[in-house]
Amino acid sequence: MLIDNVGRHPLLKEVEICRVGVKSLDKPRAVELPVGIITTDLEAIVTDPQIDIIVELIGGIDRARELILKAIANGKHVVTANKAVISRFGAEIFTAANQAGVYVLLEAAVGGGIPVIQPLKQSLSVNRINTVIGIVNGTTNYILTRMQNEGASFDDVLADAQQLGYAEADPTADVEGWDAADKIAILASLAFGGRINRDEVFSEGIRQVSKTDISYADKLGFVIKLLAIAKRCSPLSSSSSPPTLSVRVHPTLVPKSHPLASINGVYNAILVEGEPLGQVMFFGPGAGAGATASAVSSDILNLVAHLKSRQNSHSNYNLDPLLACSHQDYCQIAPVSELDARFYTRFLTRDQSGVIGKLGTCFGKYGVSLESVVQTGFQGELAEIVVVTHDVQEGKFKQALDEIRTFEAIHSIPSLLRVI
Ligand SMILES: NC(=O)C1=CN([C@@H]2O[C@H](COP(=O)(O)OP(=O)(O)OC[C@H]3O[C@@H](n4cnc5c(N)ncnc54)[C@H](OP(=O)(O)O)[C@@H]3O)[C@@H](O)[C@H]2O)C=CC1
Ligand SMILES: N[C@@H](CC=O)C(=O)O
Ligand code: NA
Repeated sequence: MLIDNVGRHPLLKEVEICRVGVKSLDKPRAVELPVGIITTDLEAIVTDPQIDIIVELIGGIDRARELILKAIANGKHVVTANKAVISRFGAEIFTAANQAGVYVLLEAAVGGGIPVIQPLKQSLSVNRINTVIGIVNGTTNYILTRMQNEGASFDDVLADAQQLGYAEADPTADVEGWDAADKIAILASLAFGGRINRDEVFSEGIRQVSKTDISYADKLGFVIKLLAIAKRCSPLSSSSSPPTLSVRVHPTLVPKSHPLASINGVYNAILVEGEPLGQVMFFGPGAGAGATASAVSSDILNLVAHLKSRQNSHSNYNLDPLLACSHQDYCQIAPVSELDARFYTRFLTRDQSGVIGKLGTCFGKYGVSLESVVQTGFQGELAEIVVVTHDVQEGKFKQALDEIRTFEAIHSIPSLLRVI
């Protein structure tokens, strides 16, 4: 995009690519770069006095963090797509950037090509945000969509997602929900105006989602999506301290009529609800080379515009608060066991009389109210019972399940999913 810049914003022509740091000099590349600019010496790039902007796209955590901090210490603005580093070391990185008077921009880190970071910082920040719910991992959405539409197997589809360049170098981060947890931590921080301790973000991946559950969900009027959710839990207060939030990632049964139910394949969507705006949804390609390039280039463009406007100013300047990050305090994160949720649970039971009655009695004992109970299938000798609850405190629901597991009639509980 930077080289083939015709028809794009004219300021892109002002960008000169000084150096490109890679791991392997001999690797064939789809992009033809000016001769002599490729290097494996990343240290020399982040300390080069001629360079204004460093774009970090190497992924991983330790080396990327080290290079970003070194670039900042050398007075360079940074563009990164690295949600793993920002969600864990954002506090350190933004503090260093603010002290050095440079920006760290990260549009590609969440939602790939979807502009969502800048809108949250700027256009939406006059609203009181109550909820951010998104499908923010392209790989898992691609896998779940193909499992749903084609009955494809998990492993085959994951291999395709890797080949298409959607997955992380180690796809465990995608599949286990860690990548989505990094992203919702970043979105929550922007939406609710406080720092988020990444370790407190609950995440559950999609490995436990089976074709059987996808098919039951379908019959009950749902699709299964990996949702990343950040919600305000505490009432609004006039104090300037950030609110208490629920921030979590898990596979979720989504009613087919919900706006996120129809987001398929590598597409991502982020639904933001605020006052007085109401709901707004961002939708677009969440991963892949082109989408990521668009977001990275837009950050570069913002920095070029900033550098141009400062070109003739020799005085010190203050950072633009709508482009920089100024959060100081941490949001409180409520533990999932204290939150209310609806659950879908599949039981495999021995074919004895009165099992459904026993389940109902036990759930009743723990105050779990049931929305539906269906027994449709058999797996060999075992009967399959699917239960969907009304809202219940997660801790109480888990206590009921612990007791149910001890019943002689219960063979196993293969699935436990949340319902939005
Ligand atoms: N792929 C996607 O759709 C998206 C990715 N991201 C993020 O972008 C980042 C990069 O992802 P992606 O492009 O998929 O990853 P790739 O593995 O495809 O590319 C990584 C690049 O960094 C270079 N590199 C890696 N480690 C080093 C090192 N130690 N020294 C020098 N060069 C190094 C590699 O060099 P070489 O070419 O020689 O191997 C390669 O060019 C990650 O943080 C990812 O989370 C964000 C949004 C979407
Ligand atoms: N692996 C990520 C890439 C973009 O962030 C994904 O699948 O969404
Ligand atoms: Na984005």
